Amino acid sequence: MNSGIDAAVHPPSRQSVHRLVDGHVGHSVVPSTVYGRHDGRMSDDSAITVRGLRKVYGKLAAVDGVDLSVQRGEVFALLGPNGAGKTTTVEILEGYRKRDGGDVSVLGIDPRDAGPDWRSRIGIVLQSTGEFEELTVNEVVSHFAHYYPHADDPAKVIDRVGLGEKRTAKAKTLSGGQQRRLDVALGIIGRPELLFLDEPTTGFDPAARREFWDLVRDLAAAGTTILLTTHYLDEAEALANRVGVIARGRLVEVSTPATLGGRNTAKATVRWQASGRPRQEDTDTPSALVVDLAREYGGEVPELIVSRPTLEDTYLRMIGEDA
Ligand SMILES: Nc1ncnc2c1ncn2[C@@H]1O[C@H](COP(=O)(O)OP(=O)(O)OP(=O)(O)O)[C@@H](O)[C@H]1O
Repeated sequence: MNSGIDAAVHPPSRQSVHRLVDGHVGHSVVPSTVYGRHDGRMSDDSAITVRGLRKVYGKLAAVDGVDLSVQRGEVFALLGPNGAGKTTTVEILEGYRKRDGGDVSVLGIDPRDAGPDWRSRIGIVLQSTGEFEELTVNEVVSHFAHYYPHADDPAKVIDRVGLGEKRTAKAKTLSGGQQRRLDVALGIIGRPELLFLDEPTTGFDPAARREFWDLVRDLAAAGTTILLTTHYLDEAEALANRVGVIARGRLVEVSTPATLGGRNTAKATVRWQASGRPRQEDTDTPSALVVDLAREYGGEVPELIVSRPTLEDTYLRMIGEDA
């Protein structure tokens, strides 16, 4: 932990939100008085624009020509297997990694040239922090509030992430899921216009995940643009307006969760029981098949299920094809 809690005021860094590496954030830089809204400096509706992004490590092209556009107010989920290039891409967008090629604009500014003003307009929730052990939840969140020119009320943010009963508990006593909530609180205390969420619900119990999803929906409804990486396909489906699948450093497809990989036009599978045995048929006309079956059975079809490929089915097929 950085012992200097009263050290100069800075926005958090990517590698450790507690390592104070960036410049001082003044209190007159961003006139964003509306929660989650921008200050009008952008000339278009794009929060993130990426063209031909490349990042090379030795012989490995970790990011190999990615084009991407995220609209203001959109929740965009970046999906992909381990090592696909998601974190590399996101860290370049956050201004914490250098690129080897391509053009990047985030909130109208190239992150390579961005300073503390720009940094105070974005929020980052890292995969894990786990520092500030001796401080209470309230102390940690209040401390971070000082980093930002238009910070939210710490007490309100603590309630929003569901840590109201833990506000006087030391960070070191929090459970894994509660620690994650604290990370989220630190990501949103600055009222970011653009929020980066890196696998935000890892370690959450099912109820906590649903609560977190509600929080993300609230933030999005208030106008916050959100770029999410997740390995949970149900999370992407629940939250994202659009998803982008990245594999081997390339963007394989960008679409809505409902239409990814032609999911919406895929055949339906009808399953039922016939003479105690499972039957199934793939069809383009499931309604007609169900009507026929209902006629055949003179009413209810035993154990009838009609399903389409899930987002996970579609994603795994796409990733499999890529491999
Ligand atoms: N600093 C680095 N030096 C060398 N190679 C790196 C470095 N950082 C990432 N890589 C490589 O670049 C590729 C992309 O990594 P990245 O962390 O972006 O993947 P990811 O999609 O975020 O994966 P995960 O889902 O596991 O977090 C991987 O093959 C990784 O090993």
